[in-house]
Amino acid sequence: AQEREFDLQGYVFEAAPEQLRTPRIVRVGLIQNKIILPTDAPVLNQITALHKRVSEIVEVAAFCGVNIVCFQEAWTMPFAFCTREKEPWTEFAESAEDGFTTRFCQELAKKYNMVVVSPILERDEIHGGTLWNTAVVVSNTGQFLGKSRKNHIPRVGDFNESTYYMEGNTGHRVFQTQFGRIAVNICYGRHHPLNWFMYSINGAEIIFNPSATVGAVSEPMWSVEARNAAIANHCFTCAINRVGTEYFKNEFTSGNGKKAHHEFGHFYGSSYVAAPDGSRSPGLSRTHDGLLVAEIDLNLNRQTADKWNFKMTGRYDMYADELTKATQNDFKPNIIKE
Ligand SMILES: NC(=O)NCCC(=O)O
Repeated sequence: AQEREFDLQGYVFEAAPEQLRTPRIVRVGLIQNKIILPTDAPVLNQITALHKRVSEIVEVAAFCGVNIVCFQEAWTMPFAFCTREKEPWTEFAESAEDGFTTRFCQELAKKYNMVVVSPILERDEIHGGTLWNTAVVVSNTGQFLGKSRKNHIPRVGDFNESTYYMEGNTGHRVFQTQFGRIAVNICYGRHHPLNWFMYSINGAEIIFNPSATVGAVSEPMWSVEARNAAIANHCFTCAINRVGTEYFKNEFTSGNGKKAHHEFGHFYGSSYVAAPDGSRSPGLSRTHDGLLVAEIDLNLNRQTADKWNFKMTGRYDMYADELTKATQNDFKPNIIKE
């Protein structure tokens, strides 16, 4: 890691021994990185440079025995959605099933016997070439296991992502892998407790949250949101954010009366893993590329659930009924007045 100029941190989350179940030990790897080339370099060169950088880090993850690795949101590109320009950014979009990047991840997965979670800008040729913000999940066998699209599109600050793609239509899929059931709640979805909850309802044991977010917008919330989700849902969560400041040739405005600018703010990294018992790892650096390896025992999920019983005490039928009413046009809030 030192030779390759990135930080490497490792942590262990233990569970109590049980009589009837053996420990279910899994190593997850979280990768955060800067973009490599300037944002006006040729598109394919930018993608290839990022593939090379990430493969150097994944090789170290393999030395560390990582079973499931997850990259940051839209990892093959600069986070250009602040610009509202279509070109050249839409050219970074690729097929989730058999694009250049998925094929690259399939090679990594096979070589290292590792599940790879690869969040990309997806172009869906079957549906008119539409774009989506999508996480591709590649099995450790190298098979394309499936894809999960970002459910909530930000409308905050310079995150002008609705210019590029729509709210996802893949629901709250969970992927059964050899190392446990995983789900992907992409970036802004972490502000929605029900989004985490629905992945958990479908059986997710580890929920990844690949993100791209900047200090001024979200840093005070970062350290608590994924952690709360792990507690509330009796599962592990993995929050990943890119690092660096990305410069764009054409100025853009933030629609707030302030001067036009070329960059969006600092992506503050700080990737971390949180456990169902409320503990969490320290975060990776705010400024450097990094790999965080966490060895987790999935038995901790049920142990914490048996202690706190959130799933058992949850009044889901009551909420479902009230929420159904609250989403109707003729809804009347349940307020008692004198
Ligand atoms: N990429 C993305 O959804 N960012 C939105 C800002 C945030 O959620 O922190």
